[in-house]
Amino acid sequence: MRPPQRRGAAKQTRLKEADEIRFLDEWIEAGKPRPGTKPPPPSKSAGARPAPPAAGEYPEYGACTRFDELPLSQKTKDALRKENFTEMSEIQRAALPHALCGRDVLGAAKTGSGKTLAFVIPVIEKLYRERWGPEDGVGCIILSPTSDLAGQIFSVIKNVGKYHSFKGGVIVGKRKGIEEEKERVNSLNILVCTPGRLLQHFDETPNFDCSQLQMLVLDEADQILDHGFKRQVDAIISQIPKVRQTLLFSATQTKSVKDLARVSLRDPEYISVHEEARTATPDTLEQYAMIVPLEQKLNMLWSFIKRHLNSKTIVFLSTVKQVKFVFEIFKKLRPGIPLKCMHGRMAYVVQQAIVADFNESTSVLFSTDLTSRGLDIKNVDWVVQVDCPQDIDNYIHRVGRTARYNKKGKALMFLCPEEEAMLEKLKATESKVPIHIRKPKSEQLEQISQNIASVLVKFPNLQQLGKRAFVTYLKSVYLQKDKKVFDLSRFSAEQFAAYAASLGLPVTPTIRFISHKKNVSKKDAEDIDKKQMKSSSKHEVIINPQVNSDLIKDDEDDDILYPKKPTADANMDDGIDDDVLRPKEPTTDTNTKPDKVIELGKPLKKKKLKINVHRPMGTRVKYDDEGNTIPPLASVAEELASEPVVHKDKISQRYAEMLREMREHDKEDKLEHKKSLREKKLQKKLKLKRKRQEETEAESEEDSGSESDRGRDTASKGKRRYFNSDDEEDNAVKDGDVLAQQEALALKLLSKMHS
Ligand SMILES: Nc1ncnc2c1ncn2[C@@H]1O[C@H](COP(=O)(O)OP(=O)(O)OP(=O)(O)O)[C@@H](O)[C@H]1O
Repeated sequence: MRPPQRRGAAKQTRLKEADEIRFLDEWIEAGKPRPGTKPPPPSKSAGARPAPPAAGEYPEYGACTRFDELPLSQKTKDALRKENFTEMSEIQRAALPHALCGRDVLGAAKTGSGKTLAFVIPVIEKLYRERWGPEDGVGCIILSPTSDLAGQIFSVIKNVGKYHSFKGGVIVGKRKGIEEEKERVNSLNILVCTPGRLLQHFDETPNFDCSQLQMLVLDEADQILDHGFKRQVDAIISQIPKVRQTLLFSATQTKSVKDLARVSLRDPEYISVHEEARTATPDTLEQYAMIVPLEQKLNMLWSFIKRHLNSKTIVFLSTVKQVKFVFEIFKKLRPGIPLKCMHGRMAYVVQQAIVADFNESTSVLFSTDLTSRGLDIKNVDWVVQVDCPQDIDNYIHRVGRTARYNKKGKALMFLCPEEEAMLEKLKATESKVPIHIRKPKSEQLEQISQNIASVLVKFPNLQQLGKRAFVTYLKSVYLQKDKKVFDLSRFSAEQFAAYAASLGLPVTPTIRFISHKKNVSKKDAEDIDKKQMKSSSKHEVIINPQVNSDLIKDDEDDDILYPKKPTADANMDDGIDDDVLRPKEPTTDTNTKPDKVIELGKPLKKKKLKINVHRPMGTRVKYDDEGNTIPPLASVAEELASEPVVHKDKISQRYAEMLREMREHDKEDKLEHKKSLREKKLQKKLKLKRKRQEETEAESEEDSGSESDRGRDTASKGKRRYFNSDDEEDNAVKDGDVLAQQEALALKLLSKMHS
């Protein structure tokens, strides 16, 4: 038993909290902004610390400029002050008042403008006002596209919610430790997770229960709603309560009404604070582009790093292999500044350690697009995009890693002359990207290809990595959807050879999806030999789109921008899915084919699958109408010529049907199982709740607690979707009736059978 003194103190705290919650609820309701309203520009007197509202006073909070003017719990206000958050940013001023009074919000604001707090505060406050306790289970889910971002959001929750008593957790990373996680997951109140990992719990954790969910948040909403996560997100949405508050935030918001309909927003507030702004990127960001031939990119990068030894820089490359290769090579060449690298093939803990380290040090971080969204790293001076971003949004997110929250920053992008269309896109008025062209200074360009080649001689394993870097880069360009920008047929074979040489490779690696014109003159062939370009022509590069599907299937470790279909565990293991921004699936649509297809492969003949009906086919036995055994597939076989043939599409159709049926049964079974577990759990919770409530009431009575308090307590609980005792009695009566009816029916049947 608790000592009387401590019990008394706990009781006091509970009563104080009940009073505060009542006051906050009344204030939020009385002072809420009208739907669709924006806050006015801050007044001159803004910034001064306001006096707390007197009892019975509920000031409007739609125009506040400081966190302590909002109807927030004291615990949250104390934590915000401790973290030095006093003045709200524009997105916070606009979104918090609406989110606090329970409205759905679709928020867009520039990178680094403080969107995280705009959803973390409402989450914490909602659960506090609902008096969420450990036995209430999952109250809020925050979805993030990558593990790192999830970790970062979770650390903001930890800071802002440090005086509250909820339990939160990040669900990311590999399947290792999944069994422990399954046991723990139901006791967590706030889950921050990647969609794939959350879905894994819905699928595999028997008692995983989100039936009481109050809030769903999508950070980087446009990416999460993009079709890369479509299957997972749809599956998640179908398994959580429809009545909930939903918040969507991103710097580049989705414009698709269909996408928004998928998350069933209810009268959402569309908040786009920088819509009217002159630029889509932070005002404090200087942006430059440089036209650099493919084979000069590495020299240019090296020269840049050597000239910025006191700058903290993030370098974006397209593929994991490139990141690894450039990091390893530059490390060996020692530029004079610490180097780091990060990509989705690293374990989550390693990624976290690298981010923490990079946060504190002046160094160069080579990264894939894993870090392009949301990552909040302190004082980054430069963002260098060695490889062209896949689209404008990707550019905006990448450069947004610098110039965060009113700090200054610079961004530089290398573009091959063949990719100049991207520059035009960025410079178009509607893109709102103020980018300036910088001419490369040849006198400042250090040539390092020879040095790289020497390193490769010394470290042959790096040569292999170099080859993979070469191939995966070309593949990534090939698989990009925007063929106005990304078109390999604009490059000549010499350029590829020169690019390979710039990576220190003695021979140009063979690229299966690129072949070269055969009719090469003798003189040309000699030239080519000199350049060690085996089987390549002088100018033309031939892209064979037939290999596209093979290309996607094979080379599983290439880690490039695969337009792969996400699978259930697509980003469970933090592999490719968390690694990159996947381009749109290549379709057979003519617009998406490479513009300049010079040679097409032979059209594939429709394959017919031949089967030998006499071969033993496993243990399954099938019978014909006469009762003779037949091999299973023969039932779908068709006599063609003299041999029995099975149409491949018939088989796949049949298997697809079987699969669908199996899935349906599986789904029903799971639902049934979940339902029974949930019912059991609810009964347990109810019992616990009732006990707690009785205790509080007894304490309040002892202490002459007022009636209104008690009334309010039950009213507040009534908001949750637990069954109340009347419902239970009702159900019990109904169940009793049904049982009696069933018994009577069974007796009737039995007597009929025996008569
Ligand atoms: N009101 C505030 N006062 C001071 N600093 C703030 C405030 N709000 C946010 N910040 C700081 O601004 C930085 C950027 O915030 P945050 O990461 O939330 O930006 P974001 O809008 O989510 O960016 P991105 O679009 O890149 O994800 C963080 O370091 C955060 O601590």
